Amino acid sequence: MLSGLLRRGVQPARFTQHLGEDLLRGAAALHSQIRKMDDIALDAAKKTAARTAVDQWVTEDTKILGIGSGSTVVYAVQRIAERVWKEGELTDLICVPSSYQARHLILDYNLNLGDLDRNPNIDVAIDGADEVDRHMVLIKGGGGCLLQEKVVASCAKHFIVVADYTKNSIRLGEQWCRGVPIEVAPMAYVPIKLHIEALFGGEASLRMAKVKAGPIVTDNGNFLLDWKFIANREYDWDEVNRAITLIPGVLETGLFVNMATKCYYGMADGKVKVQNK
Ligand SMILES: O=C(CO)[C@H](O)[C@H](O)COP(=O)(O)O
Repeated sequence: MLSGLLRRGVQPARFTQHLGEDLLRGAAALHSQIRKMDDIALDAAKKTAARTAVDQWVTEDTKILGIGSGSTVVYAVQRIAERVWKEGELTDLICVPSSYQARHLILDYNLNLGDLDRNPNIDVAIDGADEVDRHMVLIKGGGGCLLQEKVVASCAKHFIVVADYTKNSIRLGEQWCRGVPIEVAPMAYVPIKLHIEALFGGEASLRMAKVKAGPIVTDNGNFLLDWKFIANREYDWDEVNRAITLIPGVLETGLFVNMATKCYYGMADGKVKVQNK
């Protein structure tokens, strides 16, 4: 490249500029290549975790299955569909969705769609998470579906979490930096924001839509606050969850405390790590 530029008679100042531009382009290409490789590894990890959890938890005794939301759950639904349509198993299984996304997945894969009116007693619910700490406290709601996800999980005898290896932390906030999602009544978001900040510090901000003007509106017609708590502060998440839930206008928090039965993590080496309570 250097000799090419010299041959073309490029002046030294221009030459340095070309060199800088080339280096920047090279670094950007390398960065995007590394990101693509990371995404492939993460997808493989999600898939392994989801398929393993389905095979261990969804049996012929499972009559009602809760279906969570997010990208990892897609692999769980694919595995269930494979067992129903290729392996001729689980033909009577009823799937209860936790969001529009989950409902569409169930319909797309031609599985039996249920609801909590007819199927309030769920045998097993499978869902993803944004972060899981050492006590199996979860942050959920990165995809904005926390309210229905929590209701479905609360109706399940066993709540199984599926995730890739980046979701596993000692303390919340180590990996997931977008805060705790909180679903709120639209007219109350400012007082709720101020209330949470006064109680527990940090900053709560209204989640804005990317391809729509204004805030995100959830499946239930509400707004979302993302509360960035103070990193490295030792919070009692059960207490925090209860206190925030009591603020008028709060519908639900993305803190899932004492709910998960087991977490399955797909690891970078292709293995699956299981976390127990
Ligand atoms: O809570 C959720 C959506 O509200 C998802 O389960 C969570 O965001 C994890 O998603 P993914 O599997 O895509 O990482």
